[in-house]
Amino acid sequence: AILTPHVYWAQRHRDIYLRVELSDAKNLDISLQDNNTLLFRAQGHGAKGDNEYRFSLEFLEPVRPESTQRQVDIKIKKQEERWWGRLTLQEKKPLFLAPDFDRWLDESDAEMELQAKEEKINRISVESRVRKDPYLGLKKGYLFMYNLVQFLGFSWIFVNMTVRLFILGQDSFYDTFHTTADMMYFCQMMAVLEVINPLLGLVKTGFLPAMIQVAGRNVILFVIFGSLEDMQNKPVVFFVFYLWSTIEIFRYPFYMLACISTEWKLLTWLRYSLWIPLYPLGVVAEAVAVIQSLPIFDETRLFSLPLPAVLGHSLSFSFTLQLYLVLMFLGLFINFRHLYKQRRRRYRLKKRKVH
Ligand SMILES: CCCCCCCCCCCCC/C=C/C(=O)SCCNC(=O)CCNC(=O)[C@H](O)C(C)(C)COP(=O)(O)OP(=O)(O)OC[C@H]1O[C@@H](n2cnc3c(N)ncnc32)[C@H](O)[C@@H]1OP(=O)(O)O
Repeated sequence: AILTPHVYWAQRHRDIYLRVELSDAKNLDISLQDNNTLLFRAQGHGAKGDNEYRFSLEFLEPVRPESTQRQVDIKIKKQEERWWGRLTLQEKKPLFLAPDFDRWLDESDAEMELQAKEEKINRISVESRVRKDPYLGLKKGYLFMYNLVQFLGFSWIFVNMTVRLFILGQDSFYDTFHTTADMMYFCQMMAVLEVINPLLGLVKTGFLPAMIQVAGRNVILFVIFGSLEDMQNKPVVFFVFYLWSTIEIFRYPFYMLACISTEWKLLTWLRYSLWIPLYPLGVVAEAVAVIQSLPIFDETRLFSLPLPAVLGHSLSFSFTLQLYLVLMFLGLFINFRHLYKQRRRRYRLKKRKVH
């Protein structure tokens, strides 16, 4: 008599799993006939003791010749990736065959398992395509330190000016330059890195807005205040420095937190809102400084351009500055638009994340 072992089965959309209940299986002979019939023969310990056991299964649909088998766990590849209503072609289930409930999944669960597997594969392939930047830590460390130094510098200026304002009142307006210029020079020279950083791809800032910001401030600081002693004790210096440092004591800590992937809602709001009143006020204060410097440049002839005798002696630098005044309002327009877009992008993105 031919002895048949108990066989347990389960399926997925791609595979058929068969578990043959035989221990110490030896001389295994498993083959596939006509792409749909599995022939099994093995020596082993089954329900009827040590014997040779055999069975054959004619599958409902064709399967592929490649099958994997570990001990007597057999995995057979379906030719077409779909769900079968039953395992065998014959409707009546062979007596030795039973569902493998350890592996059993119904069609919808198997579909979900398949989707999860595909998603995992896609995720892994996307992750392996987006190569991790080996210098990311170094770049973040550098940006963090840069922002920290700027934050400390501008905080020092802001606190110094505020304390002096409280103690001396309006008198403090007149010596702002002498008490804070060295630190402002240092911070604004460092700020040149803000133009270099986007060029090196270290930050996503646009080159033009950064250039306008840094160049605009440096013209005021080094050319108007730095080179004209008569400008240094004017109250306008106080307003320019105070407006600059007010935004920076929020902007730099915001960047520092961004470097360590942290966010404080209030700080983000201040970074993306304070510029609305401060930027136009800052440009107006700078424009006042430029206008006040025009007669001084005319008088001192500093930076004047030598001209041929027929055209007069020289062209006063105040003409260049009048042109610069026009540029300032163009710069204000470009950066105001840039900051407005950044603000909208920030809050649109956040809203999307919430929903
Ligand atoms: C061609 C030259 C012509 C010259 C002509 C001159 C004309 C000049 C006229 C204008 C004069 C202006 C003078 C200035 C006056 C004042 O400042 S008044 C005071 C008020 N001022 C302000 O409010 C402006 C403050 N400045 C800025 O906001 C910037 O300098 C900016 C360049 C104008 C805009 O900043 P930007 O970086 O583009 O925006 P963010 O959204 O903050 O950053 C974008 C992303 O990049 C990340 N990032 C940027 N820098 C850093 C950094 N240092 N460290 C870490 N990360 C950084 C930031 O986190 C953002 O990332 P995401 O959030 O992931 O997008």
